[in-house]
Amino acid sequence: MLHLPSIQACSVTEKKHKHKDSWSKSPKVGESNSRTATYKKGYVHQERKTQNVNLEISPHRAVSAVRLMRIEFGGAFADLLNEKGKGSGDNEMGYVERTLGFCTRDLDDRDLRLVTDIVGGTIRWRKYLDYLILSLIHDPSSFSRMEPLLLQILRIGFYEIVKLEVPSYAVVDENVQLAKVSLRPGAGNMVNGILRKLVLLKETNSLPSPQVEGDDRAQARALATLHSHPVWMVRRWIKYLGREEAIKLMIWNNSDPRFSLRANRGKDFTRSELASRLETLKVPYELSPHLDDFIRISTGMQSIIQDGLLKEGLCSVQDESAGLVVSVVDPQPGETIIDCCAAPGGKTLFMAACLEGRGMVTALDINNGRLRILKETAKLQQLDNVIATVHTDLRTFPEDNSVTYDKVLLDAPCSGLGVLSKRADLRWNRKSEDMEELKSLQDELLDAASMLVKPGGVLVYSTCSIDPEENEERVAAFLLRHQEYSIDSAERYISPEFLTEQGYYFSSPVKNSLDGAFAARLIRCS
Ligand SMILES: C[S@@+](CC[C@H](N)C(=O)[O-])C[C@H]1O[C@@H](n2cnc3c(N)ncnc32)[C@H](O)[C@@H]1O
Repeated sequence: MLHLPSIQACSVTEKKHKHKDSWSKSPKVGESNSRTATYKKGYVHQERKTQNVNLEISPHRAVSAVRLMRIEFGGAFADLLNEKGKGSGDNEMGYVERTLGFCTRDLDDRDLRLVTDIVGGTIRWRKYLDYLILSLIHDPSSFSRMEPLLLQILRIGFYEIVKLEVPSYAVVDENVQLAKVSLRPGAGNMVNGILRKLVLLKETNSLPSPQVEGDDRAQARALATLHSHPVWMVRRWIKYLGREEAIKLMIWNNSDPRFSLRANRGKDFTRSELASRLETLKVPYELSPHLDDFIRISTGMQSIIQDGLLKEGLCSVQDESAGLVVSVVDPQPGETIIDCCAAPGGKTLFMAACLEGRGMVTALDINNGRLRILKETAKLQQLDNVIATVHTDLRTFPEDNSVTYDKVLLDAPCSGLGVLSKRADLRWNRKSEDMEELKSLQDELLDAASMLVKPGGVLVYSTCSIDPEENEERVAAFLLRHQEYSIDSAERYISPEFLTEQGYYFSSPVKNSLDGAFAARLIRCS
């Protein structure tokens, strides 16, 4: 083990007092503490000068703990640190230093991969991990009062032991150290006791497990804990998919996300050129069987980023399920297309690349920041000659605009219930009450988008949701309100495995091993 330089040991002692003040009080999210703020300002300043790098604690665990705090508390994390000031924590290492009281060495590729695995997994498994922690602590009532940082350290340790199967001695040792140094020795002792208990239960195959029994509600609650999802989602999926499919869906959501890349035709970069670059980088890949420009990868994203493929605009990260929505639109050279909820631009850019320099995609969005990203990417990918942007609210846009388009894509704001494997925290942020609000927004947006279609033109309504209330039900309600529209089956544009009985496109995570997505192709008759 490496020895701490004396200057660091000194800083650590100093920090112990600081964290007694800040974290051990379990400040509530949003609560501020001016005493901590004053102290921290001086402390951070002093630390920066002394380069307080702690070499004893694995950097990936320290960074993971802080990233988990940021994700769980969102903007309120800055409040916890009392950092409302400009630029206070825009650099992750700055956050690490302010939260833990020490710096880590720079992360290498392996560390970055471990941070991604630990953070993603710990968030996904949060409900299950908390169930285990709660079952193992002496006084269960202390769980709700537990210091936020201590809880994150325990969750990391539990996740590593139960799901990652990292050798237990390393997990116990390192997380105990992290708790000791970033909080106080007593916190380290607590982590030691509880992690050792967990290791023993794991080794004897006697981990506590919620029993799936009782009435429907009780069973949904147990399944929600076992597969770490909110109860309302489990109940909804059991209702729409049945219990077995709901379980398969949760297993998919908890699995490592798979990614695909789209070679950018806008820069004359072909899929085979992309494949050669991946071979050079030794990144394993598979050609998409559904889309000519797409390649699947399961690892190697870090190498791809470092190689500059994304920065040079030669390819984009895009799920095939999103690419298939563009197939349903079927953009052709010379057409005018409006993408009504366009930012950050995944589908706009793919549609623009299909135009081969002739025609125009108008990218409209209410969010100017996201629209700016779209514009920059369009330039990078050399597609800005066929993309125009409009910053406005779609709901009022048709009032002042008489232009109509050959094709209109409405990729509506939705629950995102089809992309939970990639968006690890979304399941905890989404509430059942959101569904009603989203449905009425989707109806309003569909009405507005429908006014932008030329007679004989095409309207495509899409979501990244698997929920029938956001998909088929919205289209059915729209068709009742708009007799001038009828369904144009997507069968000519996608393979039969994605075609629903009603002629819509639907990708199912369980059936197709892609993100969940939906699209309906509608024709304006008059
Ligand atoms: C699902 S995202 C679109 C993703 C995008 N199509 C892509 O492939 O990258 C939904 C978008 O709708 C936008 N949005 C929400 N309400 C809107 C409104 N009233 N008018 C215009 N855009 C809106 C959001 O800002 C968000 O960028």
